[in-house]
Amino acid sequence: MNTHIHVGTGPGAYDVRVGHGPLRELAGVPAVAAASRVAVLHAPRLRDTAARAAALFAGRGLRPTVIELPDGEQAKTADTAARCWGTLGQNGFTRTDVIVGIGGGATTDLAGFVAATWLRGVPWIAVPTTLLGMVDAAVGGKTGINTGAGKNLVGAFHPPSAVLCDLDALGTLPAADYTAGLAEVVKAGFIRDPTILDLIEADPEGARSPHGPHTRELVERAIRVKAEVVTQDLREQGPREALNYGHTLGHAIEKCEGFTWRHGEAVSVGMVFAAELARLAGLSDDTVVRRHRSVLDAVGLPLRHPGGRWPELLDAMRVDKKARGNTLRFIVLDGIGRTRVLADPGPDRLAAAWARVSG
Ligand SMILES: NC(=O)c1ccc[n+]([C@@H]2O[C@H](COP(=O)([O-])OP(=O)(O)OC[C@H]3O[C@@H](n4cnc5c(N)ncnc54)[C@H](O)[C@@H]3O)[C@@H](O)[C@H]2O)c1
Ligand SMILES: O=C(O)C(=O)C[C@@H](O)[C@H](O)[C@H](O)COP(=O)(O)O
Ligand SMILES: [Zn+2]
Repeated sequence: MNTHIHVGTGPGAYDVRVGHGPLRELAGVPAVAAASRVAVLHAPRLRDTAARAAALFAGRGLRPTVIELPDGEQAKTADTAARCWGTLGQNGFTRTDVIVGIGGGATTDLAGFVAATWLRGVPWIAVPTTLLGMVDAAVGGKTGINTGAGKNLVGAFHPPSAVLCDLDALGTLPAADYTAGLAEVVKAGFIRDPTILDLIEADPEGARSPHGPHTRELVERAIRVKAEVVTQDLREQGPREALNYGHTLGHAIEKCEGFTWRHGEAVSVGMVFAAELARLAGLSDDTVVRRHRSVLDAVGLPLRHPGGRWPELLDAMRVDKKARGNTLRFIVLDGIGRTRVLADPGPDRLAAAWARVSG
């Protein structure tokens, strides 16, 4: 049985379907009914799944175009988007035609961005195949690409028409990518749903496996957190900023390390940094910091950066989307399960928090 988790309200609302085999429902997504053409954008390792999706559409009388993207973060570039626009143009894609993104978060971010920009917006369907994609990236309509200046600096809010999460896909995911996805699951636990933390702490080994006893519950709980937040605040006017917990430093690490760190790994260090910052600002205590370190460490996520790049990282943090003018703004915890904004913590506190997570 697939679980349906509802996101949004009104005409733009959609379902996230979680279970075993929801890909079979692809051709039944309402947006497909009006389409004549469908473009299937996929990560290289998802070639077979993309071929199956294309066959499914062809069987319904649609004309499929399959576009293989570069792997992972390399897909999130203006060049890749331009290549996709070229193919859509050659194939006469109109506003009722549909784009499907199959792969991890990088793939669905790019596919969603192409859908947001082609003809100023066409429907798209996300088929996330990583843990991180299912619990976070494919849900909520943030789409985008990186630029030389940093992570996700060009993009659009463009919610999908449906999100299909086939838990069976997680079986082929490399362990390190599965673990990286757990960072966003843990994030959901700290910002809104502490039961997630309890489940992971009770059985960290189980949490590290796609076949663990609580895998499905963890996935669904994290999706529900995301769904509730983005339903409340799609365009990040306030509450949605909570989902950026750990990302201010996390994105800076990704940029400064030339995207050699996995997103989840960088966010893991970013969450410990945010917890240290909150403690130094008197908003939180040692127990909360210790809980960050213990739960992230228990699942094999990094707690530190090797160090030595602080000025560069600080500069990268200044283009964070939560910054306002010269003011850096961080999401910190206001107790477990609640968040608040810490604006302008000051250079000394920032350096002190960095010292606690580097070297
Ligand atoms: N839009 C959002 O709201 C949002 C939220 C969180 C993260 N993100 C973005 O998501 C990206 C990270 O996503 P990710 O962790 O999924 O990384 P990813 O997309 O780079 O995928 C990780 C690796 O797993 C491979 N892969 C994917 N599915 C597989 C499968 N089933 N079997 C085997 N290999 C598979 C990919 O090809 C890639 O090599 C970052 O760019 C991040 O910025 C976006
Ligand atoms: O959906 C959101 O909002 C998030 O912040 C979720 C994050 O996990 C995600 O990495 C997002 O892409 C970051 O957004 P950005 O606006 O900081 O680029
Ligand atoms: Zn993230």
